[in-house]
Amino acid sequence: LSPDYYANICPEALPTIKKVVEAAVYKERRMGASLLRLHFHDCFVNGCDASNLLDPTPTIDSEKTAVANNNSARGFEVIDQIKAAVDEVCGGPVVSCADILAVAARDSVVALGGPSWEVLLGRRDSTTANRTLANLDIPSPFMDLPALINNFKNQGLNEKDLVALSGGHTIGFAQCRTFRQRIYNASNIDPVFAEERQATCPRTGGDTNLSPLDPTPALFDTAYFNNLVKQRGLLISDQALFNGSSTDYLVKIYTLYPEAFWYDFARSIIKMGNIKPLTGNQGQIRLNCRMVNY
Ligand code: HEM
Ligand SMILES: [Ca+2]
Repeated sequence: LSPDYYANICPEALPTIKKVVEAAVYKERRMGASLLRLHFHDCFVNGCDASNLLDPTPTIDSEKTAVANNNSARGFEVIDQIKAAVDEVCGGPVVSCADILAVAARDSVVALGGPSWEVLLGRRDSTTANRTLANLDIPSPFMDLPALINNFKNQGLNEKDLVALSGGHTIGFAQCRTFRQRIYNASNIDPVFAEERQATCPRTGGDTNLSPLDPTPALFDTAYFNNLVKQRGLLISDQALFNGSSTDYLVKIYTLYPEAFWYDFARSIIKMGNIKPLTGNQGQIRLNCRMVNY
């Protein structure tokens, strides 16, 4: 992978992606969060190959219905828009859907006030998807720290990557069903915060009601980490990062030095973007991100 992969083939590709992302985020701030999450959910399942964009067919074991994605992953229409715009400006399908996901994630973070980084490019798109693997490899919000560390380790990512990338939860929302257990049963939670969240997440029903993942869900800032220190993490997996164990110090560092979070997030997301890319003549450049070329 290289940062100037499209410099000669299609110099307008990256500016075009940026424009569409900016318009989508302007229309709905949450879309920035949703696009960042799509890149993560792609890379954790068989590498960054846009496997998570494939719609179900008799031969495609779509990841869209895996537990973590079902009625949750969003932003597919924006990816379609980007793909159409980029193919138009490039005069054909030269930019892969996997690269579009990586660039859209960066442009989303920037649009919400976060750090920028140079995206490495040249990934190609898969011809398959794997729902079973998505269920195994995308981490669950109910995991404790050892499980999270192990999950990231399986992707070649370390504890620092885990904490830095979890900082992605500085933007966006979660559904009641993902944090109900915590706000009713946990002991490592600020009781005032628990009660606040309970107001929109009842014990029964309201499964899809949304809560912000941190107090400023449309701003890429360090409020997520400030919250963890106050036992105001929304998900069990969020609070696990600051719960009297080995990652506490990293959380503390990010609250004290926002630039350190900026720097580490950028470094770790580049590392995540390098997970098992298809290159050379592997895979294909899809014509439609939702379908394998026939
Ligand atoms: C560490 C393990 C992680 C777990 C267990 C986890 C779990 C979750 C869950 C349960 C949600 C809410 C989904 C819903 O209710 O529909 C969510 C949302 C989100 N996650 Fe994660 N996540 C993790 C890591 C990451 C990483 C590494 C990133 C990106 C760098 C990320 C980015 C996001 C974003 C931006 C949202 C909000 C999406 C939206 O509002 O549409 N997460 N995550
Ligand atoms: Ca993938």
